[in-house]
Amino acid sequence: MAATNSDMSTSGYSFEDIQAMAQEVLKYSSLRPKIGIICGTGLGGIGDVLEDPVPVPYEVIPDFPVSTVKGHSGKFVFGMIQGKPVLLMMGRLHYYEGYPMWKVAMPVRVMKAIGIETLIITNAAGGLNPKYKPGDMMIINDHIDFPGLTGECVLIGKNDERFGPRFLAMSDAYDKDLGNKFKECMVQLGHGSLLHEGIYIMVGGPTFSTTAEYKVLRMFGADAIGMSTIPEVVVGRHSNMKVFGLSLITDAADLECASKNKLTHEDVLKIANDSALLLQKVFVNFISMVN
Ligand SMILES: O=P(O)(O)O[C@H]1O[C@H](CO)[C@@H](O)[C@H]1O
Ligand code: HPA
Repeated sequence: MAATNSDMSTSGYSFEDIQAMAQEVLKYSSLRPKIGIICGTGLGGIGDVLEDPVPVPYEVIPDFPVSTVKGHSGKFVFGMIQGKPVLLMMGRLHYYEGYPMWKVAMPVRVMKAIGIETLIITNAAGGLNPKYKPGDMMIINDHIDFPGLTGECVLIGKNDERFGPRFLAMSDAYDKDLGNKFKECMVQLGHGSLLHEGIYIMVGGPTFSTTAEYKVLRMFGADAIGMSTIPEVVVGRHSNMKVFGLSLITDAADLECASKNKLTHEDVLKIANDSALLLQKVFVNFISMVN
């Protein structure tokens, strides 16, 4: 049975709980994917490229949390891309939904138990780097775990070594080879000019940032800002998965306080939706290159 936040365990779910959830998901398909993709806000369109999709709604998995945010549908989907079996996670959990950090990233542990070795994580993010425009993409080459730095790291609590080590190096969090392959694929498709590489910072949300906050976070060296991803990256690395992270830039941070428009979740969804076809094309090529 799932423990409460006050147990402060790394996972809140025991190793056995996670294995049982994975076994439940595996009942729905004979595919045994090694590639997993987490779809960010509004990026579920990636799922449209799946051949023979088999959805597994979170509700059918005992003790699995529900996803409450518009743009996150709440299911795993098995399917094939370019002859390779993949598992999509459509319906990320966020800290601002009220879930403790260990629960936010728990689906990654289930993906590991299903057999996923390469984890591709996508998100919608605000551009802090003034060169970034809505519709651009950023390969995440490093991150700033702002909640982690202030005591809310996803690995805080008891550690079960069957999940991973107590102390985890994060200097090699993002797989360089996967980053290079993604770059190659964007250049091949003629979209190299949309692509950047940079640092993602996670904030707790759900408020978007003030101009003063954007300025401070930019001074820290962050290029893109969002409210997700880092707990999944940390748990992915704790589980010894190869990790690739991609941000779709959905809005440009107003560092000069010049815009009269207030940023909304609908703005984020619109840009994500406008980029859906391009992302589908890119992912088909990218997955064909991933081992
Ligand atoms: O990070 P993802 O889930 O892609 O979504 C981003 O977009 C939402 C805000 O519109 C927030 O959830 C933020 O984190
Ligand atoms: N800030 C935080 N999260 C976000 C943003 C942003 O500007 N855009 C999309 N997700």
